Amino acid sequence: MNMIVGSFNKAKVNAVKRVFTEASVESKEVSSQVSGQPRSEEETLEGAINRARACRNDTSFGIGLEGGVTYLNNQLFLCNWGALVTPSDELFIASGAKIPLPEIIEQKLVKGLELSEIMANLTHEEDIRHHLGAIGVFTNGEVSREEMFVHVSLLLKGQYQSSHIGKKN
Ligand SMILES: O=P(O)(O)OP(=O)(O)OP(=O)(O)OC[C@H]1O[C@@H](n2cnc3c(O)ncnc32)[C@H](O)[C@@H]1O
Ligand SMILES: [Mg+2]
Repeated sequence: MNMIVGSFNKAKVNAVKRVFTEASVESKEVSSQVSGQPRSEEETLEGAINRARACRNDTSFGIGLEGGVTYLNNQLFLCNWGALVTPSDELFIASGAKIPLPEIIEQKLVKGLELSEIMANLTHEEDIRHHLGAIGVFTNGEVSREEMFVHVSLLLKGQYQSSHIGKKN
């Protein structure tokens, strides 16, 4: 089984490697074809699907993981989506954990900054998006960005593995 992840982000690639242990996992720089900072669930999901589709080929599964922000009841949340596309072009999707973001983050996002820049400034750690991420910072390290993407990857793998259920043979 070959897996191609549409990112060189360490949190994403490590998560895929931890879940698809029997697969060869490689990275590819692809365009998400959405904005650098997706601002809705729909846009975040679209980015994940676009990345997965851009990676998939006749012999490899494509996987796309995308982070974004979205409003729910006037509160800004961190949101995440993942997509898996099989060599025969079947699509599986799953969303990740969502937590509310502090108002100070919202104010900076509204000004046009990307969450990665805001988190790097806040923590003085340039590559925070590659490990703890915003979700790790705002959960006291209980759930890192990698851990959250592990969960998304498990949801994708599990759906693929049980996809025969309910289908005619
Ligand atoms: O190289 P890629 O795969 O694009 O990795 P990325 O870190 O840019 O991740 P995304 O494009 O999926 O995320 C969209 C933006 O939101 C930022 N972001 C999303 N979730 C984050 C998190 O948990 N911590 C820090 N930044 C995050 C991210 O750095 C981008 O600026
Ligand atoms: Mg990005």
